[in-house]
Amino acid sequence: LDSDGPGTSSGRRVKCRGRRQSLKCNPDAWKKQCKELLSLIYEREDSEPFRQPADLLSYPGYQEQEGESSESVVPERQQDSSLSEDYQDVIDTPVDFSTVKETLEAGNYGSPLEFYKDVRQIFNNSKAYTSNKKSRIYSMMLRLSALFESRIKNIISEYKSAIQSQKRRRPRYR
Ligand SMILES: CCCCNC(=O)N1CCN(C(=O)c2ccco2)CC1
Repeated sequence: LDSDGPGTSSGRRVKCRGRRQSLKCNPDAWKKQCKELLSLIYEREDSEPFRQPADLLSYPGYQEQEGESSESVVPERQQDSSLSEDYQDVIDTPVDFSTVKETLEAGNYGSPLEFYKDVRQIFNNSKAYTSNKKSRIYSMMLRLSALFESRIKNIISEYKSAIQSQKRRRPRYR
Protein backbone atom coordinates (compact mmCIF):
# COMPACT_ATOMS: atom_id res chain seq x y z
CA LEU A 1 0.00 0.00 0.00
CA ASP A 2 1.52 3.31 -1.00
CA SER A 3 1.13 5.17 2.25
CA ASP A 4 2.46 8.23 0.54
CA GLY A 5 -0.70 8.62 -1.44
CA PRO A 6 -0.87 10.18 -4.86
CA GLY A 7 0.86 13.41 -5.89
CA THR A 8 3.89 13.20 -3.64
CA SER A 9 5.49 16.61 -4.19
CA SER A 10 8.40 16.35 -6.59
CA GLY A 11 10.74 18.38 -4.36
CA ARG A 12 9.33 21.66 -5.82
CA ARG A 13 9.86 24.30 -3.14
CA VAL A 14 6.97 26.72 -2.63
CA LYS A 15 7.89 30.13 -1.23
CA CYS A 16 5.70 30.60 1.80
CA ARG A 17 6.55 34.11 2.83
CA GLY A 18 4.18 36.16 4.94
CA ARG A 19 0.54 35.15 5.39
CA ARG A 20 -0.05 31.47 6.08
CA GLN A 21 -3.58 31.73 4.75
CA SER A 22 -2.36 32.03 1.18
CA LEU A 23 -3.42 29.10 -0.99
CA LYS A 24 -0.21 27.10 -0.95
CA CYS A 25 0.93 27.64 2.63
CA ASN A 26 -1.96 26.66 4.86
CA PRO A 27 -1.41 23.14 6.27
CA ASP A 28 -5.06 23.05 7.38
CA ALA A 29 -6.54 23.89 3.98
CA TRP A 30 -6.99 20.17 3.22
CA LYS A 31 -9.89 19.82 5.71
CA LYS A 32 -12.19 22.18 3.82
CA GLN A 33 -10.99 20.76 0.50
CA CYS A 34 -11.83 17.21 1.61
CA LYS A 35 -15.28 18.33 2.87
CA GLU A 36 -15.95 19.89 -0.53
CA LEU A 37 -14.77 16.73 -2.30
CA LEU A 38 -17.05 14.64 -0.08
CA SER A 39 -20.02 16.89 -0.98
CA LEU A 40 -19.23 16.39 -4.64
CA ILE A 41 -19.18 12.62 -4.09
CA TYR A 42 -22.56 12.76 -2.32
CA GLU A 43 -24.02 14.68 -5.26
CA ARG A 44 -23.16 11.82 -7.60
CA GLU A 45 -25.76 9.06 -7.97
CA ASP A 46 -22.80 6.70 -8.25
CA SER A 47 -22.16 7.14 -4.53
CA GLU A 48 -25.61 5.89 -3.49
CA PRO A 49 -24.59 2.27 -2.71
CA PHE A 50 -21.66 3.53 -0.64
CA ARG A 51 -23.36 6.14 1.53
CA GLN A 52 -24.55 3.64 4.11
CA PRO A 53 -22.97 0.50 5.55
CA ALA A 54 -23.49 -2.44 3.20
CA ASP A 55 -26.14 -4.64 4.70
CA LEU A 56 -27.44 -6.97 2.06
CA LEU A 57 -29.84 -8.71 4.41
CA SER A 58 -31.97 -5.60 4.85
CA TYR A 59 -32.52 -5.25 1.11
CA PRO A 60 -34.32 -8.52 0.39
CA GLY A 61 -35.98 -9.08 -2.96
CA TYR A 62 -33.81 -6.79 -5.04
CA GLN A 63 -33.86 -8.32 -8.51
CA GLU A 64 -31.59 -6.79 -11.15
CA GLN A 65 -33.80 -6.33 -14.23
CA GLU A 66 -32.12 -5.63 -17.55
CA GLY A 67 -31.16 -1.96 -17.47
CA GLU A 68 -32.86 -1.35 -14.15
CA SER A 69 -33.47 2.28 -13.25
CA SER A 70 -30.58 4.04 -11.52
CA GLU A 71 -32.48 4.42 -8.21
CA SER A 72 -32.53 0.76 -7.36
CA VAL A 73 -28.96 -0.43 -7.23
CA VAL A 74 -28.53 -4.12 -6.66
CA PRO A 75 -25.84 -6.16 -4.96
CA GLU A 76 -25.78 -9.01 -7.42
CA ARG A 77 -24.48 -11.56 -4.89
CA GLN A 78 -27.78 -11.27 -3.04
CA GLN A 79 -29.73 -12.72 -5.96
CA ASP A 80 -27.63 -15.85 -5.88
CA SER A 81 -28.97 -17.42 -2.72
CA SER A 82 -26.57 -20.31 -3.19
CA LEU A 83 -23.75 -18.03 -2.01
CA SER A 84 -23.37 -18.77 1.69
CA GLU A 85 -20.87 -15.91 2.07
CA ASP A 86 -22.35 -12.63 3.02
CA TYR A 87 -20.78 -9.22 3.06
CA GLN A 88 -19.19 -9.53 6.50
CA ASP A 89 -17.49 -12.78 5.56
CA VAL A 90 -15.88 -11.29 2.48
CA ILE A 91 -15.01 -7.81 3.75
CA ASP A 92 -12.75 -7.43 6.80
CA THR A 93 -12.89 -3.62 7.06
CA PRO A 94 -16.33 -2.38 6.06
CA VAL A 95 -16.42 1.39 5.58
CA ASP A 96 -18.86 3.73 3.86
CA PHE A 97 -19.04 7.46 3.17
CA SER A 98 -21.23 8.23 6.19
CA THR A 99 -18.45 6.94 8.46
CA VAL A 100 -15.83 8.95 6.57
CA LYS A 101 -18.04 12.08 6.73
CA GLU A 102 -18.48 11.71 10.50
CA THR A 103 -14.75 11.22 11.05
CA LEU A 104 -13.89 14.26 8.93
CA GLU A 105 -16.51 16.49 10.58
CA ALA A 106 -15.41 15.35 14.05
CA GLY A 107 -11.87 16.44 13.16
CA ASN A 108 -10.59 12.90 13.63
CA TYR A 109 -8.42 12.80 10.53
CA GLY A 110 -4.89 14.07 11.20
CA SER A 111 -4.10 14.52 7.51
CA PRO A 112 -5.62 14.08 4.05
CA LEU A 113 -3.64 10.84 3.80
CA GLU A 114 -5.76 9.27 6.54
CA PHE A 115 -8.90 10.46 4.71
CA TYR A 116 -7.52 9.05 1.46
CA LYS A 117 -6.84 5.68 3.10
CA ASP A 118 -10.43 5.30 4.33
CA VAL A 119 -12.01 6.34 1.03
CA ARG A 120 -9.74 3.99 -0.90
CA GLN A 121 -10.91 1.19 1.44
CA ILE A 122 -14.49 1.81 0.29
CA PHE A 123 -13.42 1.24 -3.30
CA ASN A 124 -11.18 -1.73 -2.51
CA ASN A 125 -14.04 -3.41 -0.61
CA SER A 126 -16.23 -3.06 -3.67
CA LYS A 127 -13.53 -4.59 -5.86
CA ALA A 128 -13.10 -7.46 -3.37
CA TYR A 129 -16.83 -8.10 -3.04
CA THR A 130 -17.90 -7.99 -6.64
CA SER A 131 -18.17 -11.38 -8.30
CA ASN A 132 -18.62 -9.78 -11.72
CA LYS A 133 -16.57 -6.91 -13.14
CA LYS A 134 -19.60 -5.86 -15.20
CA SER A 135 -21.88 -5.47 -12.18
CA ARG A 136 -23.81 -2.21 -11.85
CA ILE A 137 -22.40 -1.31 -8.43
CA TYR A 138 -18.84 -2.13 -9.47
CA SER A 139 -19.12 0.19 -12.50
CA MET A 140 -20.51 2.91 -10.22
CA MET A 141 -17.52 2.44 -7.95
CA LEU A 142 -15.08 2.73 -10.88
CA ARG A 143 -16.53 6.07 -11.99
CA LEU A 144 -16.58 7.41 -8.45
CA SER A 145 -13.03 6.24 -7.80
CA ALA A 146 -11.79 8.00 -10.97
CA LEU A 147 -13.42 11.25 -9.85
CA PHE A 148 -12.01 10.91 -6.34
CA GLU A 149 -8.44 10.14 -7.46
CA SER A 150 -8.44 13.08 -9.88
CA ARG A 151 -9.36 15.47 -7.07
CA ILE A 152 -7.48 14.07 -4.06
CA LYS A 153 -4.04 14.15 -5.65
CA ASN A 154 -3.83 17.97 -5.62
CA ILE A 155 -5.16 18.18 -2.08
CA ILE A 156 -2.41 15.84 -0.92
CA SER A 157 0.40 17.47 -2.89
CA GLU A 158 -0.59 20.95 -1.64
CA TYR A 159 -0.67 19.57 1.90
CA LYS A 160 2.81 18.08 1.47
CA SER A 161 4.18 21.37 0.09
CA ALA A 162 2.64 23.30 2.99
CA ILE A 163 4.21 20.90 5.48
CA GLN A 164 7.58 21.17 3.74
CA SER A 165 7.50 24.96 3.90
CA GLN A 166 6.67 24.77 7.65
CA LYS A 167 9.83 22.89 8.36
CA ARG A 168 12.40 25.22 9.92
CA ARG A 169 15.52 25.46 7.86
CA ARG A 170 17.69 26.01 10.96
CA PRO A 171 20.46 23.35 11.24
CA ARG A 172 19.85 20.86 14.07
CA TYR A 173 22.81 20.39 16.43
CA ARG A 174 23.04 16.69 17.27
C1 LIG B 1 -28.62 0.67 -1.29
C2 LIG B 1 -27.52 -0.16 -0.72
C3 LIG B 1 -26.93 0.44 0.56
C4 LIG B 1 -25.90 -0.49 1.18
N1 LIG B 1 -24.88 -0.94 0.21
C5 LIG B 1 -24.80 -2.22 -0.19
O1 LIG B 1 -25.59 -3.08 0.24
N2 LIG B 1 -23.80 -2.52 -1.10
C6 LIG B 1 -22.72 -1.57 -1.43
C7 LIG B 1 -21.37 -2.25 -1.36
N3 LIG B 1 -21.41 -3.40 -2.23
C8 LIG B 1 -20.57 -3.50 -3.31
O2 LIG B 1 -19.62 -2.77 -3.40
C9 LIG B 1 -20.82 -4.43 -4.41
C10 LIG B 1 -19.93 -4.82 -5.40
C11 LIG B 1 -20.63 -5.64 -6.27
C12 LIG B 1 -21.90 -5.73 -5.76
O3 LIG B 1 -22.03 -4.99 -4.63
C13 LIG B 1 -22.42 -4.39 -1.86
C14 LIG B 1 -23.77 -3.76 -1.82
